[in-house]
Amino acid sequence: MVSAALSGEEEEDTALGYYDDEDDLEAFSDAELGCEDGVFSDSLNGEVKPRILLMGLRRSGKSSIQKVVFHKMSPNETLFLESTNKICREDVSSSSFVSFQIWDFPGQIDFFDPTFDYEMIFRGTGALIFVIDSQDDYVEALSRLHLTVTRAYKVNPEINFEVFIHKVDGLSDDHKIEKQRDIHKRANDDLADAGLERIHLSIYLTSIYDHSIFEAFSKVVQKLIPQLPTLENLLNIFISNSGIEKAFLFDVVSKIYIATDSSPVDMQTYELCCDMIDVVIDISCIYGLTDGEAGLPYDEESMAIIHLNNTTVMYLKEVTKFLAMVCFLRKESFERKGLIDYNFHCFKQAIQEVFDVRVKVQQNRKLLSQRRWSKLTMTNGELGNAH
Ligand SMILES: Nc1nc2c(ncn2[C@@H]2O[C@H](COP(=O)(O)OP(=O)(O)OP(=O)(O)O)[C@@H](O)[C@H]2O)c(=O)[nH]1
Repeated sequence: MVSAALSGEEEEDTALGYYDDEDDLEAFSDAELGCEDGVFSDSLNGEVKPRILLMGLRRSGKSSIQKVVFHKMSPNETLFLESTNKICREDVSSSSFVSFQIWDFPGQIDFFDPTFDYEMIFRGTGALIFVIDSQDDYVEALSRLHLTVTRAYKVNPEINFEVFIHKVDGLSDDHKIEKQRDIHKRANDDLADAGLERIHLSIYLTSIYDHSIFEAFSKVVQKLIPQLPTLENLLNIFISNSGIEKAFLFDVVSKIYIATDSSPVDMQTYELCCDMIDVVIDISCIYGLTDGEAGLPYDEESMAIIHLNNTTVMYLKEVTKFLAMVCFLRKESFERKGLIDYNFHCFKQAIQEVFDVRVKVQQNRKLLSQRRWSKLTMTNGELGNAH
């Protein structure tokens, strides 16, 4: 049974700030891209956006991953995607905490091409996702992975290296584990042979046909959120004081979970959360929007309660305009809903405080860069006068 209080009234400024920038990069320089001190920064608004690179051989599934996770494309539609022939950059700045850029690379990128400034690209990168097609022979992919990782590490040892063994939907469970072990061993042996055993590769089994791609992306994104330990801590405090078994903080649009408490996550629980978000958004879209209204029908009144047939209750509540908390708890614990709601209110306030600190840091950065700009223009002006 779903009992949901959904409201579609949304202020104009709550329209999702997703994908506000999608352009192809043909030629770029540090100045054009605002690359500074190893992080991407939009020099005028002072926001620092980590960069996530999607790399791998042709047809390994890079563009499909991006389209399915961030554009709600259905997996079957990816069959008609054309091969990427330029680097495609996209801004994902949905929530207060989730804000990054994704760069989708064409499969055939050549590191030895002098026009490809890979040093500049790797310098501003937070995570490099290397996609390997598990349904294909992966010998070439492994040598390309090795080349990419060693080059990137030399330029920026801070990059998180994430390997997606992709398209595992076509493999049996045994086969999946076997492939994962083999790829893990070979990739690490290659690194050890090159004396680079300190490079850590995180390996995930993924497919766009199930939730595995969202889960893997969640883990990649979480590593780029500096506030993660604080968020985890807050969730731990919240669940232990409310009799809740598990709580997730979700980015509603992408269904990436940006934090959870410290108990282990199982795939089934994660899938249920994704389904619940889909139900809430779908019902809100149908019944929550007034005629002609556009945007995501999700606001401070959005909440849903689902009673499962195994005495578990799922409880969803809005945290910020882009984030939702999804909790699992026993039916008995849900009897103290008042207490849960009060604790949730405190949790929400704490999240707001964390967010305010982030905003302050960004404002200071903005001020600093504006000062730098005005100094620079003044100096240029003085120089111009002197001539
Ligand atoms: N079975 C299966 N097929 C997939 C999966 N992900 C992508 N594909 C298919 O793989 C093919 C290639 O996908 P693309 O996303 O175009 O690959 P790409 O890596 O971006 O290719 P280039 O742009 O040429 O570098 C498409 O037909 C997709 O439908 C998956 O998880 N499982």
